[in-house]
Amino acid sequence: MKIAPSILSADFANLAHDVKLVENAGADYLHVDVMDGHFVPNITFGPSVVAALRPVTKLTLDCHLMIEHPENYIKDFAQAGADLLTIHVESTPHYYRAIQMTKEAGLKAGVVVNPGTPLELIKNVFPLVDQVLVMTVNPGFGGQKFLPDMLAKVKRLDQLRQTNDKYHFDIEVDGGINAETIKTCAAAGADVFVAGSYIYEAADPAARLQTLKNNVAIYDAD
Ligand SMILES: O=C(CO)[C@H](O)[C@H](O)COP(=O)(O)O
Repeated sequence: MKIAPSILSADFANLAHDVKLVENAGADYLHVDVMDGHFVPNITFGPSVVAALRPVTKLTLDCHLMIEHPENYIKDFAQAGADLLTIHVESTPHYYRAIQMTKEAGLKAGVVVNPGTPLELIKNVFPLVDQVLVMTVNPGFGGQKFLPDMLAKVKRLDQLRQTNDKYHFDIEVDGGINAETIKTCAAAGADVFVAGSYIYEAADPAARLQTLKNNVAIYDAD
C-alpha cells in the first residue's frame, strides 16, 4: 500500500523543503495536482514545477492532470520527469489516445473518474492502465469532505481486477483521506492513498504520515 502526499496543501514558497519532509517520513509517491482553471475552477502548476521537483526527490511523481485536452501536454510532462500521469475520462474525447500516448512516452498511465462518473465509461482502458484513480471528492480543491458513496466504486474495481487477468491496475483514492477514511478505503480494496490537508496542514506532518501508514498496515497483503 502506498501513501501519496498531495503538494496541493504544501507551502508553495518552500516546496523543496515540504517534499523532502514527506520523503524522509516514508512517503511512497508525491501527488502533483495539475489544474488549469478550465477543467476545474482552480489553477495550480504545470510541467515547469514538475521539472523543478525532479532533482529534489526520488519519489514517484504521480501527476493528476485536471486539465482540458491533456493529450497536448503529455510530452511536456514526460520531459519534465513525471513518472505517472492520470487522465480524467471527462477531460477529452480522446482519452484512450491520451493514455496510449502516455504509455508510448515511457510513463505509467492512469485513468480518473469524478464522483458523478460511472465506471462503465472507463472500462475500455482497464487493460491499458497501471492505475485507476477514484475521486472521493469533487476535484479542484483540497480540504473537502470524503464522499463515502465512492467506496462502492473501489469495491467494484477490486472485484473486477480479481476476476480478469488482463487487468493489472492499482486503485488510488483521492480526497478527504484521513486517519479514519483511509481504513474504509483500504478495506474496500484501495492500494494508493492521496492525502493533502491531513498531512500538510498538521503541526507535525511526519507524524500524520506515520498514522496513515499504521492505519493501513493491517490491510496490506504484503
Ligand atoms: O485532487 C485533489 C483535489 O482535486 C487533491 O489531491 C485532494 O483533494 C487532496 O486533498 P485533501 O487530502 O486535502 O482532500
